[in-house]
Amino acid sequence: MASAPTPKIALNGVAKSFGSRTILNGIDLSIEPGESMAIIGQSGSGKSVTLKCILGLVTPDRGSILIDGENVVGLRGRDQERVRAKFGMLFQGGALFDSLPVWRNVTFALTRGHARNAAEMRKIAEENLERVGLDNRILNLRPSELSGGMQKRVALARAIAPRPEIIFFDEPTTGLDPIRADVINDLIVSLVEDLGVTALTITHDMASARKIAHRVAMLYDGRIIWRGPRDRLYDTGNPYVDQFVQGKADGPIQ
Ligand SMILES: Nc1ncnc2c1ncn2[C@@H]1O[C@H](COP(=O)(O)OP(=O)(O)OP(=O)(O)O)[C@@H](O)[C@H]1O
Repeated sequence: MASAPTPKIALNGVAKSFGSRTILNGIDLSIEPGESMAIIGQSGSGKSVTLKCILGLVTPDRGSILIDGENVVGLRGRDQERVRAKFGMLFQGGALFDSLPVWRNVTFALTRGHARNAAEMRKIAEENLERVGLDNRILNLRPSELSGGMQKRVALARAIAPRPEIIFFDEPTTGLDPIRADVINDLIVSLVEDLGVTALTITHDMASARKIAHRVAMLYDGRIIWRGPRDRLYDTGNPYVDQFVQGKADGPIQ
């Protein structure tokens, strides 16, 4: 019998408290290579803390986080850098540097701020901007000269430029109107497919979660209370998920 492939990301019993407040109380979640997973949940439910644990920015109190089967909890220095080189990140709000032109923003992770062959970097920026539907006329502009939707695309181009194995999307549609949000969702879907990356998105935008992700997991009260294919999201039979995805004030979540 063929053995199951090693998950790209696996969280086992991840727990984290800040002082006396327990935020994560045993998160179990497994994401397969090439899979796109979305974590949904209320504001303050711990989606960002989960992401920060995976990124190594927050150290869990208990549990393990495996990337390609390697426990990354507590890694430091070169080992941590090696693992982080697998990651790309689309930050909420884009987090572009306005002091730098678009092309330097896109190639930032490649140069790590050091001077590198500018012509080569501009070419890489151009290729990645093209992938997100932007042309080279914006290469020399500052991010503040672009619309919100274009800034998101530039941030996407920056996230994919180093060809990461795993991309994290933190609220990718925040601040965009529903039409522009849908354009970004479509782009994310095609990038994930074309580049064959594993994707983890945290969001409270249900339209985004349903479009971007193959599977969705809901975080509530420090645990994953439901996970399943996106088509089941509105048919889970779980009153907590029902209330959340339908945005109802009445229900078990108060
Ligand atoms: N470093 C920290 N120190 C203390 N408390 C923290 C810290 N980081 C996060 N928290 C708390 O953990 C809880 C979960 O925060 P988190 O940002 O993960 O929520 P979230 O689900 O991402 O919410 P949102 O959708 O609003 O971004 C919050 O109550 C927050 O105040």
